[in-house]
Amino acid sequence: MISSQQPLVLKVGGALLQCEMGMARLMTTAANIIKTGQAVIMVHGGGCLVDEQLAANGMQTVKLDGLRVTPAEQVPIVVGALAGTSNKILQAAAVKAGVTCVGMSLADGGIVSAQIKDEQLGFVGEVSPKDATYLNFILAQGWMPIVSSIAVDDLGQLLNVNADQAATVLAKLVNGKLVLLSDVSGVLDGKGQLITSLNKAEAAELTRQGVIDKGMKVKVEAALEVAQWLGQPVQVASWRDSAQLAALVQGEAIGTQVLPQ
Ligand SMILES: Nc1ncnc2c1ncn2[C@@H]1O[C@H](COP(=O)(O)OP(=O)(O)O)[C@@H](O)[C@H]1O
Ligand SMILES: CC(=O)N[C@@H](CCC(=O)OP(=O)(O)O)C(=O)O
Repeated sequence: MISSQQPLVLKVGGALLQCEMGMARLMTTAANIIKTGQAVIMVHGGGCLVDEQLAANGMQTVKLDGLRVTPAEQVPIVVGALAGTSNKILQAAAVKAGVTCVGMSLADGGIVSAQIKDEQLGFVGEVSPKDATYLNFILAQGWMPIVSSIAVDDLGQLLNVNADQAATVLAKLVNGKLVLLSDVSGVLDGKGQLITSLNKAEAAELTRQGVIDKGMKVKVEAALEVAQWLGQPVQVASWRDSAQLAALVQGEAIGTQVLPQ
């Protein structure tokens, strides 16, 4: 089924992989959205699984500004955890929910171009949109791509890309509506209350105050970038919240709306 609507780019954080019920609910949500004729691209993280795998191999987790420093010796573990285990666990949950899916990475079908982001971070990639042909082909079949954030640069080097940034690039590539689903109900204020809408200036101030921090800082920056690029809000919400997932099927706004201005 080919939809005339904007594809929905749904990014899920790695904590989802540790919650069987959360995965089942999310995949049922995706199945229901696809049934309405809306194309869905799922992009996933798996940071917590990478942490576990590094620890099991006696390696340290080091992050700079929310991004994992990825030295050469950690690349095989990171790739295995993200493009391997995480991707296939999600694929299995999708199949169980009746979703026909294609498990892939940023390296497939020439969809993005990638390069090393910053030497200080090691094998961490910065990606930009390249060619949507492969993704559009999958979507045109009514299938759901499940995309891990592993990329390959022109030199053939495997690169670790933050999954929020991966989702950003895919949303730009297909002109898609972006929803970032995490383990929190959205961006929270200093008192732990949900912020329903957030503009660039407000985000900068909350970041300066240290209220928006770590993974959420990367997420909000990614959301602001896409909101500005597409001229429409990006949603930050929770995969844990079944009411939010039900609203998502109805096409309603959920969580925090990160605004274009
Ligand atoms: N202001 C904030 N609102 C919500 N979460 C925040 C905030 N600042 C920091 N965080 C942290 O960011 C985390 C979400 O980012 P991250 O761990 O990267 O999620 P994911 O793996 O789902 O992408 C939350 O679990 C929380 O610990
Ligand atoms: C460069 C970088 O930081 N890559 C991330 C990729 C996974 C990710 O982003 O996972 P979540 O969405 O679960 O946080 C990492 O290695 O953890």
